[in-house]
Amino acid sequence: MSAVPLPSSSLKERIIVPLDVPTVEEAIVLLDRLPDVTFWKVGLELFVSTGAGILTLLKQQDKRIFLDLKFHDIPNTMAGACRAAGRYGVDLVTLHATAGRDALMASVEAAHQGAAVAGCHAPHLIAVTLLTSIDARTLAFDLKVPLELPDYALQMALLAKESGLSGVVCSPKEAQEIRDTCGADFLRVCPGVRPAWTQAGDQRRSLTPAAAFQAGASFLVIGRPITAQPDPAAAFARICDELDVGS
Ligand SMILES: O=c1ccn([C@@H]2O[C@H](COP(=O)(O)O)[C@@H](O)[C@H]2O)c(=O)[nH]1
Repeated sequence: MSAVPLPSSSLKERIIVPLDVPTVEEAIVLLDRLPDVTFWKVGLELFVSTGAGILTLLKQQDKRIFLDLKFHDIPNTMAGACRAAGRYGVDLVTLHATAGRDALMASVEAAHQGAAVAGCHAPHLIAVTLLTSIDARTLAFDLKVPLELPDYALQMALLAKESGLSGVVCSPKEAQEIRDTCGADFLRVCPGVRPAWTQAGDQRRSLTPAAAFQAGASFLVIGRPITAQPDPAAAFARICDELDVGS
């Protein structure tokens, strides 16, 4: 079965909120406090702590799911992980582009196989170009990558596109160039988004939500500016108001 269609109309539906908590109970608290959020991210902390049950719970609530486990391994292992992830019926799954062309291609094929066996839509596989916590200095001096950061992110996006992936995870700062080069249909899922009234924390390549959409982001991933606030629903509503879409 082909990949599940993703919403494209409302900006509010294109904000993905991460459930970056260690227990299902804490995840349920966030779900209850943010009933207007339609798209949730399950990442390493919650999945490793509690397993796949949270995915069933989210589906029971008709939520869209971004499974952000950022696979990075040899092709055979990546394919095995993506075959398994394909069976969950989630919307988005992440891999690292630096796993390389063979691993990325094997992952796409395997995710579709897994979905076919389970009788569900295949997930869109999207590749992390360069983590949004990495800045140009770290890329050059620690990771020893000789390309300029925007060019490196673009090369990773092109590799993902050539390998058959649906899109990338990228900083909103690189979204426009990736859209212009890879096409509007190639997804740009952007973490590292910070309203002007919040702290950057460990994010190094940030834009505000409005600037991120203007720059060409398909989806925004916004965590702590919402979930770490005393009133997460008010923070989500404020972000939606600032996008002029209401909450
Ligand atoms: O490059 C990346 C890839 C993934 N993330 C994830 O997005 C959220 C961001 O949360 P904030 O609290 O808004 O910083 C988090 O779950 C990361 O794992 C990313 O930040 N950068």
